[in-house]
Amino acid sequence: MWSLTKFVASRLSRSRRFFSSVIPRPCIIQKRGADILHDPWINKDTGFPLTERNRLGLRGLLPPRVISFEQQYARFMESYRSLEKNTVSESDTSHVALAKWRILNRLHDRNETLYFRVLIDNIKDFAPIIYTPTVGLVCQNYSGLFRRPRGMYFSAKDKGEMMSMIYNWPAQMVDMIVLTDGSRILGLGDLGVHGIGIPIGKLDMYVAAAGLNPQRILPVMLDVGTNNLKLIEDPLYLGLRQPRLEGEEYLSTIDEFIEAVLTRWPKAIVQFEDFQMKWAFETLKRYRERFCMFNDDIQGTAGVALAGLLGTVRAQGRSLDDFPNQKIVVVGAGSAGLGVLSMAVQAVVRMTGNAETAAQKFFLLDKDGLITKERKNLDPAAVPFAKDPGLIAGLRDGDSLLEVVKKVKPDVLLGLSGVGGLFNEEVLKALRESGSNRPAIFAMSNPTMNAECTAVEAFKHAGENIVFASGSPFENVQLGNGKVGYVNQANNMYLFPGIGLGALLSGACIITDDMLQAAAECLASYMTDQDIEKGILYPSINSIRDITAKVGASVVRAAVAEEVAEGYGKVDPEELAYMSKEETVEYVRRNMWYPNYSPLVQKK
Ligand SMILES: NC(=O)c1ccc[n+]([C@@H]2O[C@H](COP(=O)([O-])OP(=O)(O)OC[C@H]3O[C@@H](n4cnc5c(N)ncnc54)[C@H](O)[C@@H]3O)[C@@H](O)[C@H]2O)c1
Ligand SMILES: O=C(O)C[C@H](O)C(=O)O
Ligand SMILES: [Mg+2]
Repeated sequence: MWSLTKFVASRLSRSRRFFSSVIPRPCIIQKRGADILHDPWINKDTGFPLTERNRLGLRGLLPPRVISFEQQYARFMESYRSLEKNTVSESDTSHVALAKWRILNRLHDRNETLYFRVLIDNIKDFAPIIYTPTVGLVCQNYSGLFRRPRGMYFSAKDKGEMMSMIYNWPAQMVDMIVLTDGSRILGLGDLGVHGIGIPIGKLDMYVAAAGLNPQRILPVMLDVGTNNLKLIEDPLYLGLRQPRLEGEEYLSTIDEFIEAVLTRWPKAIVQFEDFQMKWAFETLKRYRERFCMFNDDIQGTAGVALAGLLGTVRAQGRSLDDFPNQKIVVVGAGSAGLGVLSMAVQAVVRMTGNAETAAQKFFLLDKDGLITKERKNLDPAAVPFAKDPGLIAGLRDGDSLLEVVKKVKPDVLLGLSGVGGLFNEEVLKALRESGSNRPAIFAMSNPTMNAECTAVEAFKHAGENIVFASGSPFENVQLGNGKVGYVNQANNMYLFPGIGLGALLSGACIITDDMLQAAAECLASYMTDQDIEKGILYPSINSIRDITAKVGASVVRAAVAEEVAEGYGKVDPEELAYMSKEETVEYVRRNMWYPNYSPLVQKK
């Protein structure tokens, strides 16, 4: 039916699209002269046109020749490629990865526009450097690598001061915050303040994948101490040298930080990242109904894993309705493992309408082996997945992974344990004998050394017919005779940017389960049958912007449907509600920032 409001809304969006693509928006600045050259947000290096050099007091502070953005880009890439060429034969891969990180980081600290352009246009090469796995190495070596601070640091010593500290951040607006307390950095444990590398890496991915404006993002480290004795004793450690705050003291510190953030930026979205399990669950419960936040390790990971599990059913040539019959063994009963199982159970309930039997085919192990109802001191979050020992003949509490695989004969083995090599030759061979027509292995722990197995090991021992995914990137495996074993990267990077972007552009007041489910379903349906048949469950990272636009749009639509959308900028919830699916994707795309030099205008 024709509607005037709908007509006006679509005209409005069209005119906005026209202007946003043609005229680069000016950037209003207060700085002048050398201060501009030292501010990576606005610096253009040798790219300042002569008119700007005159207007902004830059004349004489730069060599006379103006170099174009494209030339600057080419020059950077040439020096990066020559580093790559010169280190190709080096056996110390960590050393090479850190050298690559340094060259990118130096560019970031000088000129963010150029940095994000090279990142976006070379995302497949650079994601493993600025994000997982190299970001893990960066955190481990942070005190030595530290040159310039990025983001903000709040510590236990700042209690009572956070409200005023938040105003020290130079940007007027912040849309997205990634917050960590450094207590569980990837599978590397408690890295204290050095865990700041993770929020930085996640937000770089936000800019690259979701097109967030880098001037409106904020990585935050909440340093409440560390229980890592090696760090406390290290004279170069950059954080508080005290044990972690616990209990009420801990929670009141986080409360104070959140209050400060929401006072200055009431609509900012906060992504909780790499918190140890007890605080990951506790803070999610505490805050999720109060403001727009999510926990990436619990909720982002769950959606990516669910999309992969649904893809696996398709790859087995079965109908999606068969998902509830998949026997899935999850190794690791932490924030990620429990998050994945909870979402998988919700999916089964939706398909079968039966909540009672929904977890029947899911098996959960922790460091003490299989979790059954006989387990003492069971974490309440794991209770729904504790098995009845009588369910399968011989199944006992504490059974080892090998025993479980032999007894259960699973279709899927999914690792979120943080323990490298846990899926050893025996386990993988036992999986091969499971009788599943196409067993799947998800070695999701990060970084690379912590993956439960490598891609080569998986294809070698579990068979060439498997589906394989890992949290950190591995190369595809050449199986001989021209056959390829496809490697998927099951990493929450496929979802968190879209969840955050969708929440932002809908102006969601909270992030609901339906929004997360919509994100997972969008990712699950992204792949064609032909790709899935080959064992390709997730798209190439080269299309991360396209995926994120679509995931973001599904999140916007779910937020509208659930009536938690309050609108964004001049776009109110009614206008969002009138958008078709395609128009919502277009709206999301239009709002993605892309790095180009903007004209700088000095505020008088
Ligand atoms: N790929 C992704 O997108 C993604 C997302 C989140 C987390 N992760 C990775 O998952 C891992 C775990 O994260 P988390 O937040 O759940 O950590 P966590 O500390 O909350 O949980 C770890 C779990 O593994 C169990 N475990 C330890 N040793 C084990 C063993 N030998 N056998 C079986 N279980 C064992 C522990 O008992 C615990 O239940 C980390 O390496 C992290 O990097 C990956
Ligand atoms: O950081 C990643 O690569 C994924 C995930 O959030 C993790 O904690 O491992
Ligand atoms: Mg994480």
